[in-house]
Amino acid sequence: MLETLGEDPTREGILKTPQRAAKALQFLTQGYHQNVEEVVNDAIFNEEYDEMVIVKDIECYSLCEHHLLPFFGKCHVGYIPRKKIIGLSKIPRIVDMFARRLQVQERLTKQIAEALQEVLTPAGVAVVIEAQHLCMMVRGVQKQHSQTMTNVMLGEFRDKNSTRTEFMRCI
Ligand SMILES: Nc1nc2c(ncn2[C@@H]2O[C@H](COP(=O)(O)OP(=O)(O)OP(=O)(O)O)[C@@H](O)[C@H]2O)c(=O)[nH]1
Ligand SMILES: [Zn+2]
Repeated sequence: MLETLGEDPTREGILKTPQRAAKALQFLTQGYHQNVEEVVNDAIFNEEYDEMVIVKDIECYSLCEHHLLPFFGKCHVGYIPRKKIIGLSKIPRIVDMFARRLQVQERLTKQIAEALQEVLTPAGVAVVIEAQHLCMMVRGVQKQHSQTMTNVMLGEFRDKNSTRTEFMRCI
C-alpha cells in the first residue's frame, strides 16, 4: 500500500507502519474472533422485573465495509425482560463484538438486536444507532454534519406504538 501511494517504505518514520497498521486493523476487527456466548459469559439472571431496561449512549466505533473507514456514534439498547435479565456490561460488550467487524450500520443494528433476542427471549428488544460515517465526511460526498439513524424493533417494540414511543422518548 505504501509503495502504491508513492511512499518510500524504508523511510524511518514509516518503517514499522505495516506492522502497526496490521495490528490496528486486527484490533478493529477482533469481533470476528468472538461469539455471543463467550461475551455474555453466563451473566443471565432470573429476576421478576418486567419493565423496560435501557442502556443508552453506548459509544460505538465500527468500520464501513465499502471503504474500510470508521463510522462512529452512539448505540441505544432497550429490552423488556421476561423473567431473565442480562448483566448490564454485557450489552456494550455485545455492541462492540459486532461493531468490531466490517459492517454496514443497518446490519450492525440488526445483529445486536437479534443477539439479545436470542440470549434473553425477552418480550421485546429495541436498538437504535446514530452514527457519522467518515467515508461521507472526509471523502466522497463530504457532508460533515449528517447523521445516519438506524433502528431495529422486535416484539413489543414493534407491535406496540406506546412501547416504542416510550423508548424513543427515553433515549
Ligand atoms: N446503507 C449503507 N451504506 C453505507 C454504509 N457505509 C457506507 N455506505 C455507502 O456505501 C455506498 C458505496 O457506494 P459506491 O458507489 O459503490 O462507492 P463510492 O463510489 O465510493 O460512493 P460515494 O461514497 O458516493 O463516493 C456509498 O453510498 C456509501 O455511503 C452503511 O453503513 N450503510
Ligand atoms: Zn464507506
